[in-house]
Amino acid sequence: MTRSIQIADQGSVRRIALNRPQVHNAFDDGLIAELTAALEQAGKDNAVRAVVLTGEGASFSAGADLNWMRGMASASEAENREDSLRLATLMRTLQYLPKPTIARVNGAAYGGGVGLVACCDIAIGVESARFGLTEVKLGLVPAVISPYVIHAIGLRQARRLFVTGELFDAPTALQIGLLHQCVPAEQLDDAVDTALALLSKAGPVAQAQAKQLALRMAGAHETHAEAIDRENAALIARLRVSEEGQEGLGAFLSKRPAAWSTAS
Ligand SMILES: C/C(=C\C(=O)SCCNC(=O)CCNC(=O)[C@H](O)C(C)(C)COP(=O)(O)OP(=O)(O)OC[C@H]1O[C@@H](n2cnc3c(N)ncnc32)[C@H](O)[C@@H]1OP(=O)(O)O)CC(=O)O
Repeated sequence: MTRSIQIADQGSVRRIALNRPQVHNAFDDGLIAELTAALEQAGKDNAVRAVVLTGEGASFSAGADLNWMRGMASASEAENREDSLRLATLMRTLQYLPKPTIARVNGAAYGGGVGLVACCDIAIGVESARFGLTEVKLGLVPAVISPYVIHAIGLRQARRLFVTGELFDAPTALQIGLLHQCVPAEQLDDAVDTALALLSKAGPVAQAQAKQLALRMAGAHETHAEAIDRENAALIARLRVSEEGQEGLGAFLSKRPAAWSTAS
């Protein structure tokens, strides 16, 4: 069976690649489970000093798998909530991993893909990458990813991007703080290696503490994150089974414009 992620160790660096290139590395329940387990394992493994997250193929990640999400509409709201909570747990695991993490953004990142980038300590992307918090165009909201994205880019930028769903390029991602560095594709691996070399000079315990400290000082306490995730999972579950959510998902999957009813 093809795994939804690929894992390779280079010395003390664990490289994890999302491996569903045929759907631009969109994540379904299988990928979410595999990636969460791989991150938890990397977090506990003393031989791992840093984690690099990337995508196979042309994209980094197109976010949640819209086919999977649409299929879940026949499930109950409670099951949709549990499903969204699993995605929230993935984001939280990545954000609070006690090891430094690098997003190697090899291509497009949309929706939950932006969430993954935001959860990493360092984000380096190719100049050609495109980004979008496109959920509203699908009749959805960037729910479980919202705390992570807002912490990365700030409320002012997030409000605009959340309500417009506007696409943006890598230089803009750099300007708003989603990326730390934006490089030509042929320089991506060198840029990641340079960041890894810097990380390798620090004490691992201090590094883990520094990361938790930064998050706590910004008000992103892990203990609060779980409660916030539950609220956001409930919100997205309601939208996933709603008429508007179903119209947005159906329109994307059948490659037609969405026909929204007037807001009531
Ligand atoms: C986390 C939360 C919510 C979300 O993440 S919602 C998802 C947000 N993501 C998107 O809006 C991205 C949707 N995809 C695109 O806009 C484009 O596909 C692309 C990534 C820009 C690539 O465009 P391109 O023209 O190069 O390729 P195709 O569109 O022809 O795609 C090829 C193939 O892949 C399928 N696909 C793409 N993205 C997804 C996806 N997210 N889920 C499922 N499938 C996807 C696409 O349908 C094509 O399939 P075919 O069968 O070949 O037609 C919620 C929270 O925060 O709570």
